[in-house]
Amino acid sequence: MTTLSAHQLVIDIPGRSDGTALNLSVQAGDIWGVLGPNGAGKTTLLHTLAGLRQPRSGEIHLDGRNIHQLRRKQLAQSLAVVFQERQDGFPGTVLETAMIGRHPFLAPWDVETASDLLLARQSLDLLELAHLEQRLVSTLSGGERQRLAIATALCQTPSLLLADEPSNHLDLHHQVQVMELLQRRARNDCGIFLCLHDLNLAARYCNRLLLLYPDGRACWGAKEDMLSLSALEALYRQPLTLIEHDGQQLFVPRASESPR
Ligand SMILES: Nc1ncnc2c1ncn2[C@@H]1O[C@H](COP(=O)(O)OP(=O)(O)OP(=O)(O)O)[C@@H](O)[C@H]1O
Repeated sequence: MTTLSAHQLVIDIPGRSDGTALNLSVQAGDIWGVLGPNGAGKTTLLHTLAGLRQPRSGEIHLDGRNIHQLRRKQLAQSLAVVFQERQDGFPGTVLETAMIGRHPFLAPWDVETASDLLLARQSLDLLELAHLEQRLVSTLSGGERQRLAIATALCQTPSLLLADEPSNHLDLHHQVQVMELLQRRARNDCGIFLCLHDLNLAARYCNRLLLLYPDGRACWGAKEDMLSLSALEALYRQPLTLIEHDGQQLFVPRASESPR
């Protein structure tokens, strides 16, 4: 089973003290959710775990090997990343963009095979984008682009998927569809690590949570141990109401007592 592990990891946020060194691992069956307020370092952590930023200290291993000693292509054969921000690299169609997910498996002058094309089409289908395969990416709506980024990552057939705010721009149907899709992937063969602002999606779909505070402190563990009302209120500096419905915990922000 492919495992991504952080060992005494301190992410590098300029001007911030080290905080808590992180020791955790991501593997098939896991859906990690990283929760924290704006600026807490969620994106920085995700980029650091993906090997795109150097940590301040500590190491990240992929199956026991330091990721900074692996070639990007080698890493990309196991690990896919969905970024929060994206620019159109080149003016491609939806299908061509999904096929980018196959590039880690191609030699420099190879062209995609029929099975690569099939994988790309299957990924688009899963994200309800099949009817748009010939559209230019520049013409897509925000939610369609987000789903295309997820489809491209799935087309990479990763054993580890790191996604920064995967529910961004998605309507309610697609939020549920994407989270259920990720849950199925996790059950099959994929370790998943998500930065999330939506506490209720995290409570429903993640099985492990990491709470990241703006001063660098962090705590992590099984979802059931981390979803404490007082800990979440302190994390977001926001009073919350907890509602239990159908066996699910729902967290609703309370209005300020003295609105300014
Ligand atoms: N190059 C940099 N120089 C100085 N500060 C930086 C730099 N890059 C990031 N930061 C700061 O690091 C902190 C963490 O940023 P990061 O994007 O990881 O937070 P986040 O938790 O993902 O926030 P959000 O919820 O707003 O997306 C922020 O305060 C940000 O301003």
